[in-house]
Formats: sequence, structure tokens, C-alpha cells
Amino acid sequence: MSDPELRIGLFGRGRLAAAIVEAAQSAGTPLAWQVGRDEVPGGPADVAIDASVAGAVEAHLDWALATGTDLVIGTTGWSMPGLGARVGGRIGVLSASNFSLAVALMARLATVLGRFAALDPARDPYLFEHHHRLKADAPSGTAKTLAAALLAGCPRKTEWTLGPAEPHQLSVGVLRAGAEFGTHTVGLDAPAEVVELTHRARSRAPFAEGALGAARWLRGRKGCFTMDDLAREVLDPLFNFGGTP
Ligand SMILES: NC(=O)C1=CN([C@@H]2O[C@H](COP(=O)(O)OP(=O)(O)OC[C@H]3O[C@@H](n4cnc5c(N)ncnc54)[C@H](O)[C@@H]3O)[C@@H](O)[C@H]2O)C=CC1
Ligand SMILES: O=C(O)C1=N[C@H](C(=O)O)C[C@H](O)C1
Repeated sequence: MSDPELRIGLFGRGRLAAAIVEAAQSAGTPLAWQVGRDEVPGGPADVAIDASVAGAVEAHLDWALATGTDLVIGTTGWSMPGLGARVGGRIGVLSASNFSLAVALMARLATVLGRFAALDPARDPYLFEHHHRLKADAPSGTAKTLAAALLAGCPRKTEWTLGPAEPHQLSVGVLRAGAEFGTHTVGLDAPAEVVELTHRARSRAPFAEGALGAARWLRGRKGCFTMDDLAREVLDPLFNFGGTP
């Protein structure tokens, strides 16, 4: 659904940003402005989307707070302790390592897979991701989100690690090659069987369309949010299997 009244600004001029520009044009709602490194936003916006680099996110948050602009952060590889206190109720901030609704679903299923692994120590969970060779961060932000979701369901696993894992660790595999838009697999290896769930993006369209959807959703909300907050309304009913309330 498009909202011609919503003015969206965009930080970034790279691959994701180009897909967002294209998606906005296709929806008939061109962006209010777009800036890259060392450029200054050329006017007001209701919501800005950050699709830049990890090192620029804090400055973009400062700008959003100073101008009272809501901010959707799609950039990965950054961390900001105290983000919630800093934002308070001043603006809305939605951080998403992945704007695809299907990945929000996968995060929930990763927790269920973790719970299933927790029932039997012979069920060994793992995570794997593949991205294009130019991606700056590893593991991907999505892999970290999925790892956290899986760990939340499996108490004997307390952290993730790249490559070989101790018994308390979740092994995460990373591949950087070619032009892959983003593939993530959560899996479980048991003595007699294997379970795998894979999300594979066929283009950057799901990220771009999800970013615009996140901007629309965030408008008028104050505080810090994630894709799970946005997805709740759609996903919660899918996890209702009947029975007593
Ligand atoms: N949340 C999601 O669904 C997705 C997130 N991403 C993330 O988005 C980020 C960007 O990815 P790509 O577009 O592939 O990278 P890219 O390298 O193609 O683009 C990065 C852009 O940021 C610009 N930039 C650098 N400093 C800046 C500054 N201070 N202000 C504004 N722009 C600045 C660069 O000039 C470049 O245009 C990455 O962190 C990536 O992981 C990518 C795809 C989907
Ligand atoms: O850099 C990318 O391309 C992507 N980055 C995001 C991530 O780090 O998870 C999302 C998607 O996988 C594509």
C-alpha cells in the first residue's frame, strides 16, 4: 500500500538504496531525498531509511533525533549500547537486519527449532549464510538475528561462533562468493535425520519493499522497534493451533 503523503528520505547510494529507489518509483511514491557519503539531506522527511554503512549509523541517528525524524535502520554490522535510552520517546526507530517478512517468520521458526534441539542433546543445531562477495560484514545481520532466535529456544547453547563450536556454542558458517542476494539456512543435525529451513532472496526487492513498508509502519510510533514488532499482527495468528486459551 502506498502513501503519497509520507515523505521518505534515504541515506545511502549503494545496492540496497538503489533497490529502494526503484521500489518507491514503482509504487508511485518517489523519495523526498537521497544522500550518500558527505551529502546533507536536502529537505524534511517524515521517515528516513538508513541503507548505508555501519560507521555512519550513529551520525544518522543523531541527525534523526535533532530533526525529529523517524528512522528505519536497515544497515547491519553496527551496535549501539543504550540505544533505547537515547531514543526514549522522542522519535520512532525501527532496526531490521532483514526487511523480509518471510525472514521474520523464519526467526520465529528458528526458536521452535532451537526448542526441538533442546529436547535431545544429539540434535545439533547450526546456521549457514551465503552472500555476494562485496558484502562488508560477516556473519550477516540476519544470521545474528536468526542465531539469537535459535539460542533463545535452546538453553544449552549460550553463544554462536564462526566455524568449529564447543558444546555450548552454535556453529555459524559464512560464505562470500558471487552475486548471491542473501541465503540463510537454520538446521539441525541428528544421528538419523536432518532438518533444514532456508530463505533465499531472488533479488533485493523483498528488502526494498520491506524497507518502505517499515517506514509506513513506523510513522507516528515512538520508541525502538524491530521487524518482529511490525510482523506480530501477521505472524501471531499463524502460531495459534487451537486448544485452550
Ligand atoms: N535490512 C535489510 O533487509 C538489508 C540490509 N542490508 C544492509 O544495508 C547496508 C548497505 O548494503 P549495500 O547497499 O549492499 O552496500 P553498498 O556498499 O552497496 O552501499 C553502501 C552505501 O553507503 C554509502 N555511504 C557511506 N557512508 C555514508 C554516509 N555517511 N551517509 C550516507 N551514505 C553513506 C556509500 O556511499 C554507499 O553508497 C549493509 O549494511 C547491508 O548489510 C542490505 C540488504 C538488505
Ligand atoms: O548485505 C546484504 O546484501 C544483505 N544484508 C543483510 C544482512 O546482513 O543480513 C540482509 C540480506 O541478507 C542482504
